[in-house]
Amino acid sequence: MSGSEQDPGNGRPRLEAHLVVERPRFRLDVELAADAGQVIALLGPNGAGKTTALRALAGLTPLSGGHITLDGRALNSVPVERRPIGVVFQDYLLFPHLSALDNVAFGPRCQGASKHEARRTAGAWLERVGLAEHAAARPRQLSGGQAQRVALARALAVEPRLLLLDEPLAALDAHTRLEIRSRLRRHLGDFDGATILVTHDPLDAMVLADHLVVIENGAVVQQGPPAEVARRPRTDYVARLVGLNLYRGAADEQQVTVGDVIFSVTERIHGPVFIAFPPSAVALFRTRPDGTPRNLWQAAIEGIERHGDNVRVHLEGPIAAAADITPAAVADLDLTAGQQVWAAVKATETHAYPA
Ligand SMILES: Nc1ncnc2c1ncn2[C@@H]1O[C@H](COP(=O)(O)OP(=O)(O)OP(=O)(O)O)[C@@H](O)[C@H]1O
Repeated sequence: MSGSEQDPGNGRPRLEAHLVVERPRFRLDVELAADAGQVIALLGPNGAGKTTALRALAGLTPLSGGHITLDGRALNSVPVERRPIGVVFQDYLLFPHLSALDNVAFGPRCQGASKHEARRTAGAWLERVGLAEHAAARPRQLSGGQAQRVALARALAVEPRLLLLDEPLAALDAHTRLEIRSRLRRHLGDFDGATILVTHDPLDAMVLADHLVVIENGAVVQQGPPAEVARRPRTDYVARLVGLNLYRGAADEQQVTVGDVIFSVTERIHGPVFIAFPPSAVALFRTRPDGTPRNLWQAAIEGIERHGDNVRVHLEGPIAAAADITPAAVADLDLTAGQQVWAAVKATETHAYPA
């Protein structure tokens, strides 16, 4: 699945797109490139423009500017139904009156295959997604996970060069999601075209994608391999997504100043930086702890909520921060909203990198 290593496209990206869509109160201006076999996840908050980007790629939303090139061929002038693109919509949009088999056969039929041939192709795809025995079922007789697999088979049966997935797991319950996520990962691994996946879920993005593109307000704010994005977030949205506290500061050697708070860090770094650390690295105290004034600040508790097996404490003060502590520590410290505490973080648990 890691595209750039496989690259049967002779070094030429399969997909190169500059998507500009202008609306009265919104402008999308995003560049995307995907190699053969690569899976790109588009992540972003509500209204960022992810679906607009996907629909523009599919030809369902007209471009105000830019271009889409697939395997070196400009798509702008290719009629939508002739574009070598497979789409799985969030709610799958299966034809309710057709069997699973005929839903999958629909694409090959539109491409000119005979009824027999199209059904044979569809049968093979249903087999691949493990649904051969449900070929005759209508969509309403299928579970959510099964419907998702039919939608994927339908998208792949036209042998697309570009696969577009819009929140493909969002409609599934947590248990089904786990199973379908790993199935989807296998199918994407076998697919040699480019895949663009829109998702809200950082886990889907981390598990399924080789490359993340984060969109906010219609523009790309950060992109890179999932591990890199998770380790070095560059916006508050990405930091929240990957569960890190994130600040902009000024670095001078192994010291980073963020407003009134001074952090010692392990990196030797100068100039504008980001500094990030996980909520689990923040310790809370009722009274000022002894020792260095660095990596220490006084905060007020804004809120306390359950977070998995731990408790997440939201802090306000010179910097806003989240701290994850055990329920026992909440009881020991007798923490309540509005209360003043001291917060500390170890230098070894921070990560500073150029802004
Ligand atoms: N058909 C439309 N006509 C006019 N404006 C639209 C249309 N569809 C979306 N928008 C607006 O365009 C912007 C981008 O929306 P879009 O649906 O692409 O975002 P998104 O990132 O997919 O969000 P979500 O995660 O909520 O689906 C938003 O401001 C939205 O209100």
